[in-house]
Amino acid sequence: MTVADRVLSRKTSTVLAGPPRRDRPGGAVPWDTARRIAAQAVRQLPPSDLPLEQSAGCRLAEPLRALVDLPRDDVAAMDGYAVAGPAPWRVIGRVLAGRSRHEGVLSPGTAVEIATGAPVPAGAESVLPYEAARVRYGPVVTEVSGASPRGKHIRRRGEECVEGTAVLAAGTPVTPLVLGLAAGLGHDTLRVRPRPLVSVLVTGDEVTSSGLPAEGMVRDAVGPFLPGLIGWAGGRAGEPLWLPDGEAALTAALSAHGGSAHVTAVCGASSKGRADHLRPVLERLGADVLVDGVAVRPGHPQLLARLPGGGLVVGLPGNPYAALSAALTLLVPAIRGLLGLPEARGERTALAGEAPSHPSDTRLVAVRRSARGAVPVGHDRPGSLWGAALADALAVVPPRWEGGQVELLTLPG
Ligand SMILES: Nc1nc2c(c(=O)[nH]1)N[C@H]1C(S)=C(S)[C@@H](COP(=O)(O)OP(=O)(O)OC[C@H]3O[C@@H](n4cnc5c(N)ncnc54)[C@H](O)[C@@H]3O)O[C@H]1N2
Ligand code: MOO
Repeated sequence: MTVADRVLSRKTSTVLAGPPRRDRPGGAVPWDTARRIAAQAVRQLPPSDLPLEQSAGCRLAEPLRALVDLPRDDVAAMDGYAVAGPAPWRVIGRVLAGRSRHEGVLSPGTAVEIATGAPVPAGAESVLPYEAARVRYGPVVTEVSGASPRGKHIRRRGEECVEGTAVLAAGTPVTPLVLGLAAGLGHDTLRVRPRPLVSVLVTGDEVTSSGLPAEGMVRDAVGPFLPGLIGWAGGRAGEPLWLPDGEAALTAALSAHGGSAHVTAVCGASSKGRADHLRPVLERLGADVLVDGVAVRPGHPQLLARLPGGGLVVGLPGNPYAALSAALTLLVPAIRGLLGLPEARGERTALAGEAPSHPSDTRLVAVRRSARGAVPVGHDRPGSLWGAALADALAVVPPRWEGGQVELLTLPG
């Protein structure tokens, strides 16, 4: 049994087998195995019917169909006169947009003034735009004439699409324009693959969420980037919640959020210090630990577990660049799995610059793409997001790498 098989087989069990892995040397799994475990730890969420405004950013679970003919009626394509028979035409009425319509059949030699989009009366053969009309105002009768070829400037019912037409395929992302199209086709709700809900818990007595950090404090750099990264991956982030160190607060928050969210991301408390409570709390909650440490730099203390209720927990190390590394390794693949999307494999490219490899761990190196290949941007120490903010991707440098192409993990733009 390979390491991957052994770890993957654990996810079928709801009982934590054996002592927690922090006590076992070498519990860290290879980086690529970790992201595969995360992707396979979840199943695609079932479709749900959401109001239009809530379905933005989701993917269609079924083809988008027209619920009505489009246009719904034979309508004028220009402001002017709907005319019947040969010119000249006696103007006998007016039809503006909305529910007003000319009752009865327009007889040859007559016209009604009409607004763009208004239904043309039965018997109308074309619409003569104002600009092309010669108008003669008499004391009683107004008469118009002009060249108006048969069928001109009338949009026929269903000429765009008829009721039932599939206009977009299942899987299409619901962009703002898809929302507009869907509304135009008569939809109030859409059947979509819902975006997985990710709760964000930021732990640490030393972490402050605004202003200048006082002595001994550090400004939270993870709460501000995680929701955007989660949204970019296709998930929906809850408001970040800041927790003090201590088992009680973490236990309470994990019990509450772990029950309602598909995934709970916990930043900090992932290591082995006295204030690092994540593993003991998970053990007490009866969680099944699927990944306990990953052979990656930075970010090796990261963790993936399943709570007894089924929700996943991703443990992100407190160092912000290590948290980013873990989010890309475990959180993004889990979100994609919940969306039913295949694992994202980045393009492979040459590394144009210095990138020392590690003897046993994968390194994630901040790079920018260029014509020469991926150029390391530097400044990518575990505690700093400087390099990540300069970069457009992270290069995956395997253990003992000696050159050759590397995979690029795209960063949110
Ligand atoms: N004895 C060991 N100590 C440590 C190990 C280890 O294997 N054995 N691993 C180190 C590595 S690698 C990392 S990464 C960190 C992970 O630590 P935790 O996840 O337990 O997080 P903390 O200890 O709370 O914080 C670490 C570091 O990051 C700062 N921090 C925490 N949260 C935030 C935040 N939201 N925004 C910005 N900075 C944050 C915190 O102040 C610390 O400086 O453990 C090492 N130690
Ligand atoms: O995960 Mo830590 O150093 O690798 O920041």
